[in-house]
Amino acid sequence: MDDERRFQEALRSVRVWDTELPGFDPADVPEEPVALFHRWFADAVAAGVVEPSTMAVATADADGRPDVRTVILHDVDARGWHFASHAGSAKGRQLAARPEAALHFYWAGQGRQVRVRGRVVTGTPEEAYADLHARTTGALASALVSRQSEVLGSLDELERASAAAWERARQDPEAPAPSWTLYVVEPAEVEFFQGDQDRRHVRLRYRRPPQGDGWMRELLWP
Ligand SMILES: Cc1cc2nc3c(=O)[nH]c(=O)nc-3n(C[C@H](O)[C@H](O)[C@H](O)COP(=O)(O)O)c2cc1C
Repeated sequence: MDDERRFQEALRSVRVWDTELPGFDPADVPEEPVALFHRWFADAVAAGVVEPSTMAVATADADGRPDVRTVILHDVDARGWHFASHAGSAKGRQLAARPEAALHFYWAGQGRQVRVRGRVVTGTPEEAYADLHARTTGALASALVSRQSEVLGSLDELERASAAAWERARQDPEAPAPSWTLYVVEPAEVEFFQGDQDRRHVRLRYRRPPQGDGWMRELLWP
């Protein structure tokens, strides 16, 4: 069997939604999406979903070409969904030019997907500092290696820079990482998708109304 056939067989052997999944009653939801996200996140943690705080962040470059990568969710509050990264990275430069993003979570064991779209605002340097220094030594060491998305000459170069950053993070836990930036996605739309074995997936979208405050809720065809 050639490699491509083996790949196709492996692909077809994989099943999606072929397990018992939680129910979702869209009539029994809070009026705004943050509370529902908190509820679903607690469910994901309780169900043992692996790394439920990882999410995809999609941005667009100056030519409108999409880009996407995984980052760690740092908070979700009334302002929105928080994550952190280097201002000089590809995403940082894209967000500086075009401060809009889409976020994506998929919690496989539960057949749940959450999508968020909105404007991105940058936290203050003090907020970024506090956020970083509430995290692990590894997070600080990683933030201190500040050349994210630049071309790397060799793995030796990374080894040296990383060792120096770990050393500094251990010696000086208060060390600043000036390019490390907190981003907050202010939600304009948030969609909750509950997968279903019979493919009667339930999709509930919260949307800011064109005028006024609050949220509209609407079901979407799967
Ligand atoms: C599980 C996981 C978590 C990650 N978390 C972050 C993060 O919180 N912040 C970050 O800047 N990059 C994080 N990364 C690395 C990004 O995916 C990406 O490689 C990096 O940010 C450069 O992206 P860019 O070139 O689009 O700016 C993470 C990667 C993975 C796989």
